[in-house]
Amino acid sequence: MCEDETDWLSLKPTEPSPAQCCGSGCSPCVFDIYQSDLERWEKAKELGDTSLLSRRKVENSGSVLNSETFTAFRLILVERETDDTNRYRFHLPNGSSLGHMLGQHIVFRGIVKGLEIQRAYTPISRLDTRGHFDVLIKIYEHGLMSQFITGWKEGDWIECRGPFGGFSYRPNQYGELVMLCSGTGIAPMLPILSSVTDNEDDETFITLVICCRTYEKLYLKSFLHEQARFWNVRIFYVLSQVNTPFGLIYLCVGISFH
Ligand SMILES: Cc1cc2nc3c(=O)[nH]c(=O)nc-3n(C[C@H](O)[C@H](O)[C@H](O)COP(=O)(O)OP(=O)(O)OC[C@H]3O[C@@H](n4cnc5c(N)ncnc54)[C@H](O)[C@@H]3O)c2cc1C
Repeated sequence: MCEDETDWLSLKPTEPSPAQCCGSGCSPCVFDIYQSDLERWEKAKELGDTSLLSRRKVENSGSVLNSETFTAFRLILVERETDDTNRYRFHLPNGSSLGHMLGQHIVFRGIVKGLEIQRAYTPISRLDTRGHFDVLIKIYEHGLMSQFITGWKEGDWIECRGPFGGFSYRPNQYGELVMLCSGTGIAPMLPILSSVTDNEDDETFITLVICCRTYEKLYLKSFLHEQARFWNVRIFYVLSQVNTPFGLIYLCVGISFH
């Protein structure tokens, strides 16, 4: 029960700072959520009924992914992928799956020096993976969220919301998919690739071109080598810092030939 104006002001939603927006066009965005929270607060204040505010106070813990509220997921594994990139595995309760679609991303929330930050990341595990989901994250030396992620350790509870993004794909919708990526930009490609190769009725031809500085810096090579054994998959590595007699740019022509 709010006695006076000061009580109501203490419950008023705080407008997000620009750092809280990950800038990837999420729907709803943090600013949309703020706007609807503000409208709910104004209505509750007008009617003098604080129970109308209760929904925004709910914060799930370890249950289902939600695009409006943050859910905490337990980090169960951190695996080094390259010198600056790790693969993080989060537990999903009761053998559930994350419930995202191909190409969709989620948004993690972190606090650095008192500042709340939100950034987008793309799950790389197959859509039907149960009991956990994985993300591949590159740590930037001066990156804000990177400083928060550097401190993650197994057993921590990390908050995220989502899924976001509207890429749509149906088996055999296209004759061929050509996917171009660099660095962690490979993340959304991986579930798409698996969804085609896991489905023997999907005869889509896939050409995946991965740009990277060196062979050592390429991510998930053993998974990619496995995928390249499928008749309908070609993978090309374009390496920009490999010395060859022809100069620094070297096109490593795939893992498989068709
Ligand atoms: C839809 C979507 C999906 C994504 N999926 C993934 C994913 O799966 N995996 C992944 O790793 N990333 C992904 N990203 C990128 C991710 O959201 C972040 O942008 C990334 O992690 C960097 O965030 P940050 O806060 O650490 O860096 P920021 O603070 O945003 O900084 C970005 C860059 O600026 C540099 N920088 C920052 N401050 C300084 C400074 N003071 N001086 C010099 N340089 C500086 C940083 O080193 C870095 O290079 C995705 C982005 C989008 C939009």
